[in-house]
Amino acid sequence: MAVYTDVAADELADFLGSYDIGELLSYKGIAEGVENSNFLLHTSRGYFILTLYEKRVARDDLPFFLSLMTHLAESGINCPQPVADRQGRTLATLAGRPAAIISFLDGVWPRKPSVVHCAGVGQSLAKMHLAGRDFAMKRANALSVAGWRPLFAAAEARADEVQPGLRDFLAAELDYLESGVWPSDLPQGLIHADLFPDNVFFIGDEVSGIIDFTFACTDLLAYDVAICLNAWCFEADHAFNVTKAQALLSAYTRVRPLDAAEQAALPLLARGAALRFLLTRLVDWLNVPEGALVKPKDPMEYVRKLRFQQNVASIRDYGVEIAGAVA
Ligand SMILES: Nc1ncnc2c1ncn2[C@@H]1O[C@H](COP(=O)(O)OP(=O)(O)O)[C@@H](O)[C@H]1O
Ligand SMILES: N[C@@H](CCOP(=O)(O)O)C(=O)O
Repeated sequence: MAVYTDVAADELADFLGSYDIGELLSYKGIAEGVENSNFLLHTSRGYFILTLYEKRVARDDLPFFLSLMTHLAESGINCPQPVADRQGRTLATLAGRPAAIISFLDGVWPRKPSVVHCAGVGQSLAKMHLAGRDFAMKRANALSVAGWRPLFAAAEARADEVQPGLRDFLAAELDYLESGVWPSDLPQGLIHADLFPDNVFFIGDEVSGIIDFTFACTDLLAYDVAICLNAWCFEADHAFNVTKAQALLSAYTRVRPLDAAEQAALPLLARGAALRFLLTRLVDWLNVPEGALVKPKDPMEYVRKLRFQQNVASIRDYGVEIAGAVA
């Protein structure tokens, strides 16, 4: 359960006095997520989500996330909406943390994503990329290549506790990805940057909404696709599922084609995406704050995905067919 900062009932009631969302009937910490503290609020007006922003979120970034959710909703992407207090403010402070209340989204995230789910996320991701084109705000990706070495530095001394040899494996991969191979000239725009299954809600087989814009930023659009390939297209036994990858990529490219350079870069971007999530997971695995109610995510899952992506030279190696030229 991700609750790093607890909120006392009287403190919460006092806080909610600034909002016009009805009377608090009950609240509880949410048993998912690893980044922030989230609470489900049940009030006489319905359900809401209260987020206290924690470790990786700078307060200055919050207006970007909150405006983005409004922009996407106006562009037809179903996502939570910030709830303003009586003075029109969507950003507040609670228990010493930046805090926001957002609307509750119906739907369930897929515990075992199917081919249909993969097609759904591919299509939604592409629609989100198109919807992001006229979002005026920009935010650099703090967790792109330049952000990986500080994560490595925070974890390297204890990395071998997780698996012998992991430190050297990470060091070599980081050296490679920092050596000038990372592309900079691919199409850029608004990316979600964390579109894992637990951030995509479905009702039946249809995507009902996208949540969690904590890592959203301006970066390579194809990098978002690569993150999804890693997050959606591997099985519990660690095997890469070609059918799921095909479904995800076909659905994406039907809405937003990937150009030849993006297609050629996809394996490298997936390699970087694997390292990025491996590093954050490793840091979190080694540093669970005392008293926090959180289940850290397994870094080893991403060691395996990284090893797989290291052996992919071209998208042909995935066994998928994508419309358009393949470099
Ligand atoms: N707007 C929402 N509507 C419904 N449930 C939500 C909403 N936002 C978050 N949740 C629930 O809270 C969990 C954690 O939220 P998430 O934003 O992924 O966490 P974190 O802030 O740690 O990244 C989600 O898996 C979901 O169950
Ligand atoms: N998706 C990340 C963890 C952060 O996302 P959250 O939505 O679970 O808070 C991972 O799997 O490493």
